[in-house]
Amino acid sequence: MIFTPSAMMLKLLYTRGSLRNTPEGVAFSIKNRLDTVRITRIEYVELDDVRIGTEQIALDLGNGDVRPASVFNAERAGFTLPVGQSATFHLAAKPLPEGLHTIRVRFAAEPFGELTVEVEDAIAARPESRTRIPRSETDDYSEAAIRARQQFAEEFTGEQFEHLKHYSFDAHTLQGNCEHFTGVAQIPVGLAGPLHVNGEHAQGQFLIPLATTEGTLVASYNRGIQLLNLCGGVKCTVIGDAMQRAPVFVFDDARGARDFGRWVEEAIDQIRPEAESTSRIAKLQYIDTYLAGKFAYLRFNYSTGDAAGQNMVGRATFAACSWILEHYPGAPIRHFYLESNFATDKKASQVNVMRTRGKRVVAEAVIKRDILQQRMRVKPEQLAYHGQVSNVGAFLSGANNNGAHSANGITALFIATGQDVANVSESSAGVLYSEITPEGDLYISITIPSLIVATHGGGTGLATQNEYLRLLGCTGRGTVNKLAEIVAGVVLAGELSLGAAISSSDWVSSHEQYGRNR
Ligand SMILES: CC(C)(COP(=O)([O-])OP(=O)([O-])OC[C@H]1O[C@@H](n2cnc3c(N)ncnc32)[C@H](O)[C@@H]1OP(=O)([O-])[O-])[C@@H](O)C(=O)NCCC(=O)NCCSC(=O)C[C@@](C)(O)CC(=O)[O-]
Ligand SMILES: NC(=O)C1=CN([C@@H]2O[C@H](COP(=O)(O)OP(=O)(O)OC[C@H]3O[C@@H](n4cnc5c(N)ncnc54)[C@H](OP(=O)(O)O)[C@@H]3O)[C@@H](O)[C@H]2O)C=CC1
Repeated sequence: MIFTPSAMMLKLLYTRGSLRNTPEGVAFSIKNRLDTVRITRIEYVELDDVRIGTEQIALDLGNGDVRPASVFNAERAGFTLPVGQSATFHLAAKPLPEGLHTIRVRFAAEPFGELTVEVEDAIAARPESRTRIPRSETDDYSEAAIRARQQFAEEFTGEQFEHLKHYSFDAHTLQGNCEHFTGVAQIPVGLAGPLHVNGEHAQGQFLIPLATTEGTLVASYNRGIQLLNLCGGVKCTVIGDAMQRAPVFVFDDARGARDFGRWVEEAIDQIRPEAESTSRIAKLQYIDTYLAGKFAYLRFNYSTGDAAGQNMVGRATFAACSWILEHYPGAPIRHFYLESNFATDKKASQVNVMRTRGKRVVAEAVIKRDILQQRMRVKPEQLAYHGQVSNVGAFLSGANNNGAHSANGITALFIATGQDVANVSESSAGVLYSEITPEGDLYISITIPSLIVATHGGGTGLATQNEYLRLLGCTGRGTVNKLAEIVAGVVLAGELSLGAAISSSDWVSSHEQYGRNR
């Protein structure tokens, strides 16, 4: 199924600030910011309601491919404009005076049919020459482009750089991951484990790669892992899975927003195929509606296969909203934004904790009394009591986690395995619980309600990152829940180790031994 971009969305094609006078007339640029299209015909351009015919229009598609629109139409061959590619319209027209102008472009595109882009842009005095990082239009990942940026950085700062230039992979593999690539930051990786995981997806022993510069961290996780192993391993379970994008629709009043929310609920079976038409993998599960004032916030929830899914759900929700904007029969929609800060991506939030974002995963273990005392120098009662006192601290401080440091293990694993590290913001939320069993042992669990992990897409295919995923046995289809379970197990190991160090008062001394660079 194909979505038709609304007039509001078509404006995104126009490159603001691109309107300019040229020696031959007037020029402006478009850039495909929507979806790959095939442009089959240019009908006309209007500048301030003055129509410019196809014989006065030339299209510059880059790389010296310039075609008069009349020839282009006669050839009927069309051209494909992939996402991210620009085209410049050159018009044989009188130069425009400084100030605001209206531009209307009418063209035909497959698979949409006839479309009109209507925008306003200004002819402005050209900005002064400015410092510009070198960029190659033809191949920005070539050796020459990278060297030019390294040299630029050295000249700009007056410093010489040695290590950031050394890497072992083809820089072209970074396309889709990093613009203006200039070099690498080498993060040391320490191994912990092997961790014994009793998951539904991860079963057996796993070596844990921890990318960190915090001394003591690997030692601490390693210690916690040994403790878990001595007690039979860690039981891990994925109990929820959803990735969100949360658009907002603005109405004239609260009733408009309320009625829209009801309509969305009824129209879900029509909205779903629109969203899912954009991906082989993304599946729209449900839409939550939250109302406030004249605003209707929709929280679209998807399953996204082995990918974290932020790009997938953005694209899918964009298509769904495009359909909604065209088909909603009720009160006029005054504004629409694809994201309303309700997703909530890369931010700690209560809605993530309550409604799940990414994977909701639990790690549990029963730690034997004598093993805890021998290995960690604390009794179960001491750890459980310390947990209660910490709960009050977490409550008072408003933290998103009543445990000690799940962000440490999560960040170190994220860096090693190519996850988007900014997602530690929501992935760091945690609910730690412990109790003494009738046998006098310690039952302990951690729930991570918004763990954003992937084994496909994002940075997971990059050279070292993919090797660390292979170390964990987490490459290939259907491996993302396995990774989620391993991460949860590692987090629980860290809670036990640091919790014990704080309870037994050897936390500071351990950092003095392992973690200082005075
Ligand atoms: C992608 C652009 C910049 C295109 O922007 P554009 O205006 O379509 O592109 P342009 O070709 O006209 O270039 C404009 C300028 O962009 C820069 N630029 C352009 N291309 C390059 C490049 N290859 N390498 C380096 N710089 C580049 C460069 O400064 C350039 O100026 P110039 O130097 O040419 O005079 C724009 O569309 C954009 O900024 N989009 C927003 C993307 C973004 O911020 N994503 C953040 C990730 S989303 C997220 O993580 C969190 C979120 C959103 O989920 C949180 C939430 O839920 O709220
Ligand atoms: N756009 C945004 O707002 C944000 C983007 N990000 C970035 O988004 C990236 C993550 O986006 P994400 O959508 O996960 O990844 P990608 O954008 O890398 O897309 C992954 C694609 O891989 C394809 N695919 C093939 N096999 C599988 C499989 N087994 N499971 C899942 N997908 C598969 C799917 O294609 P198809 O859909 O065509 O079937 C899917 O869309 C990260 O790099 C992150 O930094 C982060 C935050 C916000």
